[in-house]
Amino acid sequence: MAEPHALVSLEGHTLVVTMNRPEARNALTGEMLSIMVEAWDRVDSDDQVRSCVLTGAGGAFCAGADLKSMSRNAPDKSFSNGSFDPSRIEGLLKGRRLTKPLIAAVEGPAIAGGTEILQGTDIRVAAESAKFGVSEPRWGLFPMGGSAVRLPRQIPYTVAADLLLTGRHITAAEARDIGLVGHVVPDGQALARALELAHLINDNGPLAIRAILKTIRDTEGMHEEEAFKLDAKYGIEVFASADAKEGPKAFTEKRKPHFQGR
Ligand SMILES: C[C@H]([C@H](O)CC(=O)SCCNC(=O)CCNC(=O)[C@H](O)C(C)(C)COP(=O)(O)OP(=O)(O)OC[C@H]1O[C@@H](n2cnc3c(N)ncnc32)[C@H](O)[C@@H]1OP(=O)(O)O)[C@H]1CC[C@H]2[C@@H]3CCC4=CC(=O)CC[C@]4(C)[C@H]3CC[C@]12C
Repeated sequence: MAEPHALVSLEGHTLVVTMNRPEARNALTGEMLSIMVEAWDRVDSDDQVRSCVLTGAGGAFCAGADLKSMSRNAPDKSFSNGSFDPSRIEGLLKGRRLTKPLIAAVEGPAIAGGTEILQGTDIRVAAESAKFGVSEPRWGLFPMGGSAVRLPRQIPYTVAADLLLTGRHITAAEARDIGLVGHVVPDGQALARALELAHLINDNGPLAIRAILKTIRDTEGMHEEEAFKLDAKYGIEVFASADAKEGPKAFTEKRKPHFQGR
């Protein structure tokens, strides 16, 4: 039987989503994106899940859309006839962000759609020989995963323009220098490091984590004064929780806190 195009497994409180077409460097398909949407729904709805890791099978993260399949069936008709709305591509986290932290673990290439979905993640770990780039224009394509909007908001403008317009690939070290990824680790260690970070997050108060993420997301682009109003609203809700009593009590009693998410 054919392997599913993405694998989903729960490791402790972390949902691990693995893009799984290693023979094509995990190039994206409709099936892969559907499984990813189901996984994002589970992250948002399942209280057992406190964090999520996105990675790829076989030493690659993702080579973007499947260009071979696109050469047979160009997607322009599905864009223009309304059967696929490219302004919101949930699988690629375009127009959708998760309510819990998402960590990317990148080995090998993260190209085109691969670098695009990366921009929907919160913490990014790359192996030393990982490669990044938004190379759609090399093939006469538009980076429909949202990079023309999102990349200049995440890294310095001139670097974003350079990457978007040249389509060139960069190394993990360069990606860290420009702030596209936060951690660079030896090859083969990206998933382990991502899981370590996930475990640190999982040990924290789940309400605090969700409120911090919600504040980051909801205040993006807002004037500071307006932003602080939301920040205070979400913060007050956390301080009113049982978890916010348990944390300081645990500190005083010199033990680990037992958070219940309420
Ligand atoms: C529009 C978005 C999105 O913005 C568009 C894109 O992402 S375009 C993709 C551009 N990709 C690239 O430029 C990468 C090309 N690959 C490489 O440069 C290199 O292969 C590499 C650097 C990644 C790796 O190099 P290596 O030397 O390590 O390996 P190599 O020998 O080259 O490759 C090994 C084998 O893997 C095959 N391979 C590699 N990449 C691809 C690829 N991208 N496609 C297919 N096969 C690949 C390679 O050929 C080798 O195999 P051999 O057998 O040995 O030859 C779009 C993002 C998501 C899209 C939607 C997805 C779902 C949909 C399905 C539909 O049916 C309708 C459309 C749609 C909705 C679709 C619409 C567009 C998107 C939204």
